[in-house]
Amino acid sequence: MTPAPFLEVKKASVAYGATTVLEGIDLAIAKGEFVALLGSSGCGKTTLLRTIAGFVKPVAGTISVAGRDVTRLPPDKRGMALVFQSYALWPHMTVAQNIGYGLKLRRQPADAIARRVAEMEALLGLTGLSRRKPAQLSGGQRQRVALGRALAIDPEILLLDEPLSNLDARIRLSVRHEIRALQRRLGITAVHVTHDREEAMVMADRIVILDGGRIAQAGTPEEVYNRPVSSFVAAFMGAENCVSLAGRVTGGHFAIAAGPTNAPCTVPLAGRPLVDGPVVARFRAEAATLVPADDASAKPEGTLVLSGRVESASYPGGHWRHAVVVGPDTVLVDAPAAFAPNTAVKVCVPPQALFLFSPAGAETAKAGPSAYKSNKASELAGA
Ligand SMILES: Nc1ncnc2c1ncn2[C@@H]1O[C@H](COP(=O)(O)OP(=O)(O)OP(=O)(O)O)[C@@H](O)[C@H]1O
Repeated sequence: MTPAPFLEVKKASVAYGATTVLEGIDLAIAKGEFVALLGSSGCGKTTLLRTIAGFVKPVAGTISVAGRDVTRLPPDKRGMALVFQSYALWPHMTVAQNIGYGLKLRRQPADAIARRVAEMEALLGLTGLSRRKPAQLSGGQRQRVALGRALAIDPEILLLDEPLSNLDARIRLSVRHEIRALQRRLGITAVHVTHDREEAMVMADRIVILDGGRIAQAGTPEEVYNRPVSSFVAAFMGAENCVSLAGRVTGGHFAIAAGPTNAPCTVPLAGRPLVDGPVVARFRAEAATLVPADDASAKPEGTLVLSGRVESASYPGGHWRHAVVVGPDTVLVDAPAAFAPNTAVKVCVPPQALFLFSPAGAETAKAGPSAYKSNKASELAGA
């Protein structure tokens, strides 16, 4: 059974002046859930977070917490705390004063503030740094102070706006882990904005991918990675190789027709809303294999075999990455050993790693509006 939503955004639209930046956002988040808002620059992630926080008012729709409509409430009455990318610490205040800042604003007695600050310092590994100013801290320590200040007020909901993007790569990995462990331990509901796919994948229970102010897909990391509902989501989740094919639906399968650079093959439809005609095929560099063009070994059933020529090879570590020209397209394919430039090769993509999409609108135009139901996304077995 799906848990009752704790934080709910219903049909929210947001505009800056005449420009609509979020449209019809529906998002239900369970208590204790960690949700990542993922998307490219300018897609509206921060705007959605700030709308939830109450700094931006939606032109339509509502925000509610535990069934209570908070759309008209000011930010400090929503039981939420926001942590920014820039930390936004007061430079003239000590660590302890920064952490206690929200409590002081709420006119808590000094001894209660001191107790809570000490608790937060212990929780975040900041004990001993109480009297330092932000300038005397590392980036990771500053971010922990910002987190301590947010958590000190005991919020029900923690909103994180790219809190790790100013940290260097190594520290980012450990703070990522710390934030997630802390969130689990405190059972706090969290919404985390990021444009880093891997960060969203490893931290979140659920990922919400935004595209141009709309939700492109929401699902567990495994769902959005293995069962993207659109070419956009597939590309965003790393299936950047893209070739054009054509085929037709036959029973429970999609029969890909022979083309100038591909042999025919038949892949399970597995609930995919495909229709007869052209399709966009996407796959990841690491999901395909590369063999010499004269390789005659049998491939697993449903494998898409593309003919191409190696353009270049590079070594990013662990494997060789090849740029392979396939007709008008160039795809990237990994292999354990390097193929020399100009080698004629076959690119083999197993059916479970091949994401196929009919052009937008084709399914409704050809098969009627009921042909595609979003819940079918969960049935893209094997895709
Ligand atoms: N205060 C504002 N006034 C006008 N337009 C704004 C304002 N804030 C953001 N925008 C615009 O709204 C759109 C969404 O911005 P937003 O900051 O939500 O995107 P984002 O996905 O968080 O991007 P980034 O990853 O670059 O931070 C952008 O086109 C941006 O230029």
